[in-house]
Amino acid sequence: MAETLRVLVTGAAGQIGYSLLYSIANGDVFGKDQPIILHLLDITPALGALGGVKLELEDCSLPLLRDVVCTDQEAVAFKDIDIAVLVGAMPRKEGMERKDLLAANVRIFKSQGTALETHAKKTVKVLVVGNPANTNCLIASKYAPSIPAENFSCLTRLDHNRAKGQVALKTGVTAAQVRKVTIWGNHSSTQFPDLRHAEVTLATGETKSAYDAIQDENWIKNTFIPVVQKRGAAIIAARKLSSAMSAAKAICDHLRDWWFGTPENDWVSMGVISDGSYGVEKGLLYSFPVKCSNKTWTIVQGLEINDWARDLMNKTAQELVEERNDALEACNK
Ligand SMILES: NC(=O)c1ccc[n+]([C@@H]2O[C@H](COP(=O)([O-])OP(=O)(O)OC[C@H]3O[C@@H](n4cnc5c(N)ncnc54)[C@H](O)[C@@H]3O)[C@@H](O)[C@H]2O)c1
Ligand SMILES: O=C(O)C[C@H](O)C(=O)O
Repeated sequence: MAETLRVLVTGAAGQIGYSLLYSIANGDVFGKDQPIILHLLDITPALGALGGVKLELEDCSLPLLRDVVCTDQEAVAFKDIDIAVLVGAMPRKEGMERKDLLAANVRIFKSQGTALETHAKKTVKVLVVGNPANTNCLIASKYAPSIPAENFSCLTRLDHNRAKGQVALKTGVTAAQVRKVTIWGNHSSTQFPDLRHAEVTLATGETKSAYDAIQDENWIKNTFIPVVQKRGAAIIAARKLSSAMSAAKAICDHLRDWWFGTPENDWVSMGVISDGSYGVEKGLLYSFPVKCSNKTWTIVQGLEINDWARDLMNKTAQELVEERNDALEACNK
């Protein structure tokens, strides 16, 4: 058996936590021979509910789950962790953009970046989910300077899965038959869900480019892109709560692919630190198409970018620059 992994989930008493913890503890993310100790952090008023989550985890009778540490103390939560899933933050309400959460949430990620720096293993892998996810991730990384920036990522896999789902519905296949979609930029309504390099294997067994399979460029530009960009808001409008089941599934997909690698003939979208690829400002936390192997992500290179795509990629980059500047100002107050 492998050495026990210490996996931190923040905001563990919240709705994403409730959908996520079973999958991690059951071995659906890090493998069926990987013992796990869960570190669960929430704020003091939520400790009662968090205790209830612990009781339920005990009642799941999971062979890989070695311990559950519930705490409201960052020093306890971040101690010697291998993985950090930073979910705990305020969710947006109807009518808000995710960046409206910046003022409320960015200080959490400054504090948790500092806690990572002080208490976590230097090899820790960090996934930021709390919104605005890209900018919170950038701030957490900034306050943990001794942990490589490559160990930080933010969740755009939910958008990636949404894009696959929409193409599958349109072409009458399952999402497994849709490959190489890309989410560029911010986990926000400026993101660019890009099908220009995507492929679909049709019911006939034939594999076509997504554009040829869909045969409706107007649908791609005027329906597909806005639907994916605004899907989070559509869920809030319908549920009066933000996505949780699909978010938890995307977190599991993101972590599993980072850990075990992406399939040979596909890639995934992750928010990662830009190295200047595709002309995206170096140091910006931007969603790219990536392949993973040996627990390391690499940006897929060489994709053709036309003027239309370039405009959309620049627009979402510009929003990230503005968010970054606002976040740095908030952190310095
Ligand atoms: N990136 C994505 O794709 C994505 C998808 C869905 C939701 N989100 C975001 O994830 C976050 C959580 O969503 P949710 O639906 O679980 O919200 P929720 O309100 O149900 O749960 C959030 C939990 O975080 C806790 N919390 C607040 N401040 C904390 C702190 N400083 N330390 C630890 N815990 C803290 C709260 O007490 C609560 O239990 C929100 O910001 C939401 O917008 C992101
Ligand atoms: O939209 C939100 O605020 C929640 C989440 O980021 C989502 O995309 O569902």
